[in-house]
Amino acid sequence: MGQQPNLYAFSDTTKLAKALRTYVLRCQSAGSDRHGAFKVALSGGSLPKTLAKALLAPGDGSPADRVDFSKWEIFFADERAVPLDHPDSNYKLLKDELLDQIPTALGSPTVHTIDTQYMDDVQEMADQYQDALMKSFAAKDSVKLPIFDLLLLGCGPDGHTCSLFPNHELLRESDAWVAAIEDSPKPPPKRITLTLPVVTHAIKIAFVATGEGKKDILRVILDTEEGRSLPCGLVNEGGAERVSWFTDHGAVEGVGFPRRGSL
Ligand SMILES: O=C(O)[C@H](O)[C@@H](O)[C@H](O)[C@H](O)COP(=O)(O)O
Repeated sequence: MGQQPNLYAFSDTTKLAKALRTYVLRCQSAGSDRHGAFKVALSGGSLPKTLAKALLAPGDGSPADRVDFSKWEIFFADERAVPLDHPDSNYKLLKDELLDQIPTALGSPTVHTIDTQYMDDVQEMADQYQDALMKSFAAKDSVKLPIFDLLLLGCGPDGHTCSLFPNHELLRESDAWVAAIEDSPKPPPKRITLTLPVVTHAIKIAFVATGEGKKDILRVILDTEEGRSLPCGLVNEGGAERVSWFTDHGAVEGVGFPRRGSL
């Protein structure tokens, strides 16, 4: 048996969002202490909505509960090769759900979008995005891989995460930080994604998966040997120190994997 992640299951998304807030703000504080910034990468899908619910809720006023977006440097764990105002854009999704709703008092984050002038050349787009990561990380982490303070990821019905799909050759990419994919089984087909080594090097990784639609794949990922080789399963090898799943009761119905009571 390899490493096992933490599994949290909440009765509703409000409780999940509250716990996610606590978790993210602990990571914000650790990142600030570590290098004066909070470097985070986010997926698309349902995640931005849940994140907005977590972060835009009124806090309890304590210093530990203070969202300070001025410290945030946001990258996309994966992004679709579409204009930034296109309905398929993960940036647009994040902008609509979160960025445009941030009250001035919480500061404003730095957001790294894809360079849309390379729309017709996804490999070039991936290379440009990797350059942006290198600029951001190289000064402080002279290592072979960027070390994000936090990755906030979704989980697809086939066990994909970011735009890393089961049995896809991209799972074997070991050099690039950011890769291009032109045959994504989930539309749209052209995307860029963080590669598996970058994902697994993050200090903390949180999956957010809610609703009954996730229960079949969560059972496979968490309860079966087969699930360990799916993209989400490969990330889970980071173990409890690194990887946590934020789910609701619908998503873990029938899942035997042990749940943790509190953060
Ligand atoms: O751009 C994308 O397609 C996403 O980044 C993708 O990896 C997503 O996170 C999962 O498909 C889960 O999506 P849901 O949360 O909507 O189920």
